[in-house]
Amino acid sequence: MTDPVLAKPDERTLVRIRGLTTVLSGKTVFDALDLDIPRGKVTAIMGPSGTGKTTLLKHITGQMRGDAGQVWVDGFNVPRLSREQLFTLRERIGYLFQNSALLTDFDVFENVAFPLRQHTSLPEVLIRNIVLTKLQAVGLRGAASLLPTELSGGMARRVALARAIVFDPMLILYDEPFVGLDPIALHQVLKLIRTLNETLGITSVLVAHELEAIKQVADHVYLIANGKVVAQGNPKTIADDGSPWTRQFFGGESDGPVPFQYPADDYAQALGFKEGIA
Ligand SMILES: Nc1ncnc2c1ncn2[C@@H]1O[C@H](COP(=O)(O)OP(=O)(O)OP(=O)(O)O)[C@@H](O)[C@H]1O
Repeated sequence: MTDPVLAKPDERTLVRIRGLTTVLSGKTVFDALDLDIPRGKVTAIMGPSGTGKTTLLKHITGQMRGDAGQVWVDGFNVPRLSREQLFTLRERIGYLFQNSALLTDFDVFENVAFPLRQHTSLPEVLIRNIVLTKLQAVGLRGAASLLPTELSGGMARRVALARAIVFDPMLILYDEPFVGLDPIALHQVLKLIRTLNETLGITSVLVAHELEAIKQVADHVYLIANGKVVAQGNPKTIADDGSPWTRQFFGGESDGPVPFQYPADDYAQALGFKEGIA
């Protein structure tokens, strides 16, 4: 029997991933991964480079499908959705990426208005009110007429955040939102993530490497490696849980459960020191 496309949304869990297995170019990125994202909380996803954090976000939005397993978002069985159902779901998800990806020829106002103009036929007066409300929420209503080239990195990130919340999403996915921010801008972005979470009840998923920042903003952290969740817990204490995974990842050790060497054939043989070679 195949899984249903829709189910009654779970009251406490917005995203439920079960047995997700994904192989890309012969590499097993996820190996029966299980993970829950609770509603109304900030959940951080951490892990070594190339472990599949961005790929995981793409499974949540349906941009990628696994080879096996389930990805449920608010009662939607994501891999089984039709194109139209996926669009409906994605309209309820906001994204914030590291590079902010603002449209360089448009001013701040038009950047935030862009998704509304693309996906709705709302009257101009309503678009103006929505855009100004979102810009006010990120503290940049006064910057509405600036071009992206006139913004600092932190301001650009906040404009992108205003754009990400333009449809009042239930979920925001942040991919590396702290990269390149000075301490003031970092503090502003952290505060905004927390405020959006607390005042609007938006569920947040945050992929980042900065544990100190994550301690300030996240309720729960998952550490992913080798295709699975290898540790999870409160970000303030996870580094002290004593597991070899957290010791290597948070202690910055180059070798450990995640090997320093990329898998390769026998070294001595490759150098010709064993019989049969050279
Ligand atoms: N479309 C694709 N086709 C083939 N391989 C892919 C594809 N997308 C990602 N990968 C591979 O999947 C793995 C996970 O990539 P991903 O970008 O999700 O990692 P990440 O944890 O976000 O890394 P980083 O911390 O460096 O951003 C990598 O080995 C990557 O090369």
